[in-house]
Amino acid sequence: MATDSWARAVDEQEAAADSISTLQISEKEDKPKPEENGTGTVTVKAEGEAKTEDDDKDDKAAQSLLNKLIRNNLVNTNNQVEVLQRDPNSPLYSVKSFEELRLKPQLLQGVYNMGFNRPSKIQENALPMLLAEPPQNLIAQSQSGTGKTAAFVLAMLSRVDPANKWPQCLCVSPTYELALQTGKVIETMGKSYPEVKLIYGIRGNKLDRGTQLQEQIVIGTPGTVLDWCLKFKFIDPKKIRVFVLDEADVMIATQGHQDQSIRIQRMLPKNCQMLLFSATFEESVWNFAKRIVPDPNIIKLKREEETLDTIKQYYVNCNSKEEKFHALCNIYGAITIAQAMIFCHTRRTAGWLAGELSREGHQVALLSGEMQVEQRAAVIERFRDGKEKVLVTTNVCARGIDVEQVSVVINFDLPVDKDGNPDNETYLHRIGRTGRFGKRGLAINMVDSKSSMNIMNRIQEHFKKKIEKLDTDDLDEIEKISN
Ligand SMILES: Nc1ncnc2c1ncn2[C@@H]1O[C@H](COP(=O)(O)OP(=O)(O)OP(=O)(O)O)[C@@H](O)[C@H]1O
Repeated sequence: MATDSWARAVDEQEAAADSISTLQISEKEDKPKPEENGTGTVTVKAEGEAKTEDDDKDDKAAQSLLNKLIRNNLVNTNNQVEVLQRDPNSPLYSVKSFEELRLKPQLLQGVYNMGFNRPSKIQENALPMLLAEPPQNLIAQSQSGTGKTAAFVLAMLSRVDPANKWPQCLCVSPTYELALQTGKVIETMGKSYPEVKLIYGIRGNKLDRGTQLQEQIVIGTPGTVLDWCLKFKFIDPKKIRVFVLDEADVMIATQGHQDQSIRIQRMLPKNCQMLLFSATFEESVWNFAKRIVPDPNIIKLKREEETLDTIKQYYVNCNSKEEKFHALCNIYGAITIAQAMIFCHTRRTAGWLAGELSREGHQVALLSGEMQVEQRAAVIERFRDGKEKVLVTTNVCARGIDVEQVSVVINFDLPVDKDGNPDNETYLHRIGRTGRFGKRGLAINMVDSKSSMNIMNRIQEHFKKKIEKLDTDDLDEIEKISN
């Protein structure tokens, strides 16, 4: 058996090596520096600051951006929206069409420009609240891709008075890149409403002192927006009618952003409509939300649960990574695999495996943490379009990214947490399917040591689902698993 701690030893080596390799990734000259450290740093790490696998997993801002870059339509959900009204006695409105909202014609045209036919599940309830008179505050939580951005963009555009040439809507996002993405939605949705102008409050967008902004909508990151209000007085916060805090769960991952957001909020008038959006709603997000949004209506949409019910799970017993590779080749030799995702514990293994597989003639894509987020999105897009048949990766693309047509998932290394315990959640994310796809899938776990066998057993116990042994030297047996 291989030594139990090989993966962690490689990790340590790799962390040291990475501090050198990340230095070679330089920022583009024309790109403003992301704010602060932590979530602000989407693609670039400072000198000497090694990017580890944990960064990959925890870099919520990058994950969120990746999701936005590769998503091209709405995430469907069958779950019911939960609505908690500030005033439980007021009637609850919900709309089934955009026409019912009596939007300005330019905005209805904007909705059509976006290609929307009908409100998404969360929009059905959120839009009447967002557009109500007098304005109401809202905290809304639903997973990424369910239509939150489109909803608050529509609300901002509806509230703006284009005759007034000063900022009236303020939207803060956790990073420069995320602010740009939301800005793009505002630009597209507002295409038929050219009187409304938008400005990006992001570092790198330097304005002359004494500038009075004419744009009605400001979208930016908390630090710059705070400076624009407080230090430079480009924005008069008392004239803001709508304040949006987007991606609250990503925002709070940086302490500085939380405080800056609260300081911005404190400067706004009492009658300003306060809106907060988040993909998840753990205790810390909720505590922050309550400080940002007084007297809120609350809308929650439960995320679609992933399940292992439609997945056939197997494990293969090996002694080394070379043996695992050999087993993989046998599997490929015996069954037709349309598209597979293969997960490795370290970038080094992923790189090695991708090399070996392409030498065997496979069309392989490699996705790894040191890539810039746009490069990662491009790799996933190519894979999704079927240009490559195998995607070898570390954890970076496991979370939240659905590549629907993948029929086989291979854990070349089983997922473990920092302490070397089984990471059940990641296992489920890699292999599980939501009700949306419902297709049957095949998962193969490669075991190469006592400890990985132990991990596998604990995962099996956790999910109470048997993981069958597969003998990869028996081609007939392999063939059977694809039936
Ligand atoms: N009513 C709708 N009909 C069709 N498509 C929609 C609708 N609303 C939003 N979309 C599209 O669905 C995708 C996800 O929407 P949106 O970005 O608003 O979701 P989100 O919940 O804000 O997710 P994220 O925070 O990841 O951006 C986008 O491509 C958007 O253009």
